[in-house]
Amino acid sequence: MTKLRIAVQKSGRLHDDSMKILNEIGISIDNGKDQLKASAKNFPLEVFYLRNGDIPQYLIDGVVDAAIIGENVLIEKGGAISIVEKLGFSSCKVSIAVPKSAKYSGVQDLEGKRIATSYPNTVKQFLEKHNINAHLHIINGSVEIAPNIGLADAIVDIVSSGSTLFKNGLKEVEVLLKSEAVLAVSPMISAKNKATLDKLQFRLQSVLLGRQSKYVLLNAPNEKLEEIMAILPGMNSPTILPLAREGWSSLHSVINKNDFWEVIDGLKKHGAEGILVCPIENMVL
Ligand SMILES: Nc1ncnc2c1ncn2[C@@H]1O[C@H](COP(=O)(O)OP(=O)(O)OP(=O)(O)O)[C@@H](O)[C@H]1O
Ligand SMILES: O=P(O)(O)OC[C@H]1O[C@H](OP(=O)(O)OP(=O)(O)O)[C@H](O)[C@@H]1O
Ligand SMILES: [Mg+2]
Repeated sequence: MTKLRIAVQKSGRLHDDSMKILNEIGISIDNGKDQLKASAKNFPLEVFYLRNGDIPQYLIDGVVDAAIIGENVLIEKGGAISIVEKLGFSSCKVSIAVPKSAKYSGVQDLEGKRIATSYPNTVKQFLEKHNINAHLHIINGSVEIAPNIGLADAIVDIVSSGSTLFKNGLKEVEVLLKSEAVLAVSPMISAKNKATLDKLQFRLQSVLLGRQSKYVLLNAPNEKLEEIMAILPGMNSPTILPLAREGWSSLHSVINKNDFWEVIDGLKKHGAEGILVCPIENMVL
């Protein structure tokens, strides 16, 4: 039987969350330390542990069928790789930063300047779009140190919390792109492996939807149910069950994680009691 070949970062910021989400969709992988390839026990899948930066070429060449990879790396390397699912972790930006004391009033201030980066193609595209000529210094890591050691006037690198910029006395002045971990697919994937990928994607979607949602249970007096239902739309409509206590009901619903505290405040205001909020492992619409 042919197996779907999926690339995952060998080690680094994407590795743990990638393995976690595969585990949450019920795929268990024999992960011997230092193994570069492993098979899933209960799904037709082989995992290849690779460097993030090498993965786009493996996708283009069809060496792997799919990958969990940072969107920013796909953009940097180019090629006909499509993204089939955004995975909601490793969110970051690729930004331009300059020393805190530098005057910056717009992209024109980059004209003729030296820019250090590990993302030359992303920077070149941005500069071309704005008709700016600058000198690129391509370095592989610790990019934020470049202005302090006199190597560059500006940098382009990943920004997440902003603490690396802060520690190096830099300020973010332009956001070139926003990125998160994605499931990407090779243009060479076979029809058979595409069918397996669709199955895997379906499972991922149910986990991602579950992560965004909370299951809420509460008790409320019957005369308040309508107002409470207006706050709790649920997947379709909430489930209402009578309580042994006369004139009261138990109401069950699903809410978006982001609306959580606002919804809870509204529920309390409308007389809800005994509110329970539970995580959801999977959700299939
Ligand atoms: N500080 C951060 N916060 C959130 N996401 C990040 C951060 N830094 C990097 N990322 C995301 O995680 C991906 C992997 O980053 P990491 O630093 O582990 O690997 P790398 O050095 O780019 O790649 P390689 O595997 O080739 O060594 C990046 O491409 C980016 O999408
Ligand atoms: O805005 P922050 O939250 O500070 O994150 C940004 C930093 O994180 C990444 O570096 P990483 O720690 O992966 O080290 P690396 O340069 O060795 O890849 C990135 O290259 C930035 O330096
Ligand atoms: Mg890094």
